[in-house]
Amino acid sequence: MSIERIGVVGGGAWGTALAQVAAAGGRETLLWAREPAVVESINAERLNRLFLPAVPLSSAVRATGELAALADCDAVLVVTPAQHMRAVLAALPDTTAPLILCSKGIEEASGRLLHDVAHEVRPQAPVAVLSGPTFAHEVAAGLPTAVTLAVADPALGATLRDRLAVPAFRIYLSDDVAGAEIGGAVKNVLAIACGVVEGRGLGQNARAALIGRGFAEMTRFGLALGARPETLTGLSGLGDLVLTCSSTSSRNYSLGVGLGQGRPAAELMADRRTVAEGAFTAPVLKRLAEAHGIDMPIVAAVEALLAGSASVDQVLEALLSRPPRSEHA
Ligand SMILES: NC(=O)C1=CN([C@@H]2O[C@H](COP(=O)(O)OP(=O)(O)OC[C@H]3O[C@@H](n4cnc5c(N)ncnc54)[C@H](OP(=O)(O)O)[C@@H]3O)[C@@H](O)[C@H]2O)C=CC1
Ligand SMILES: O=C(CO)COP(=O)(O)O
Repeated sequence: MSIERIGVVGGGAWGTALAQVAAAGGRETLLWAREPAVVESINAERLNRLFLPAVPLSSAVRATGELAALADCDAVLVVTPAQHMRAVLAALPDTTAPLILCSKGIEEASGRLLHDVAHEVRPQAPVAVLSGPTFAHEVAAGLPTAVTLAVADPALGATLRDRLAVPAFRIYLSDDVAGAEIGGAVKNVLAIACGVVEGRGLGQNARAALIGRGFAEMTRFGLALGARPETLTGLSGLGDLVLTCSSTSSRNYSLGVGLGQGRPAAELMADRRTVAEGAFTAPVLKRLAEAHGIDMPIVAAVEALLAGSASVDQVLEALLSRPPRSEHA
């Protein structure tokens, strides 16, 4: 299979950074963005002024507002917010090109992982998941980064890796598609919790405790849904959890900082044009955990804060008054 033309669906920070990576690897890269202003600024100024203004883009990245223009692409990176993925996949031109899902979340209405959504909407297309610790602005600037590319067919995985990897963007292959997706979705919710710790001034011990106990929640949930343990301890799980739970470069962590400072979730969400996926993942993750009988108290606390049904002090009190238990139960 020859991959020369790469399509990118989604002109946010991450879609733009990935387009830059694909172009750096010598591929002709066509990026679809919904907003005409994004298309215009990329084509006219080689900048995505709305979502990634600091990084000059390669001349091999072209932008379009027409999804039909992606019909000839040999592979398509799908990078829209999780809740819009179904609609965007349905609107893609008829193609059997592999779809590489790069978004992090769970579809709220159906409770389905994104690769399940993609299989349902585009049954003819092979589906891969790209995930890991990857702040878009660092990737776009060419700083060293490592990711997991999960796909059931190892030959396709190797082809995609060889076409997308550049020395500073290192791709590790896996066939654990669900595992790679679960880590990325769950860590966003946990990053909100860690931001709350920062915003409320609860200290670095508390943040480390949340990362450790949050990882226990991610592991319980992942294993119940068929993820492999080594995926959860890898780049797309623990690796991304550590990154996102320790930096205000994370939108999810920053949202948590605001919540920890006592600002209402609705106000914080209205203030931002960039996506904090954990806010959409938390309610569906809590619902799925309850449906599977999985204990996820930190996820439940984040959901309550976002819904406005509990204050920071109330969720803190609830977490700290849980009965003692074995660390590994
Ligand atoms: N930013 C990062 O560092 C990383 C992000 N991700 C994941 O990538 C995904 C995209 O995030 P990111 O690129 O940061 O997003 P941004 O917050 O930078 O941008 C928002 C994106 O959402 C798109 N959008 C908004 N509404 C719609 C809609 N109705 N239909 C289709 N697209 C819509 C915008 O398109 P338009 O420009 O056309 O308005 C834009 O591409 C998320 O799931 C995120 O978790 C993963 C790894 C790293
Ligand atoms: O997924 C990311 C880093 O891997 C980006 O995190 P945020 O969406 O919280 O900014």
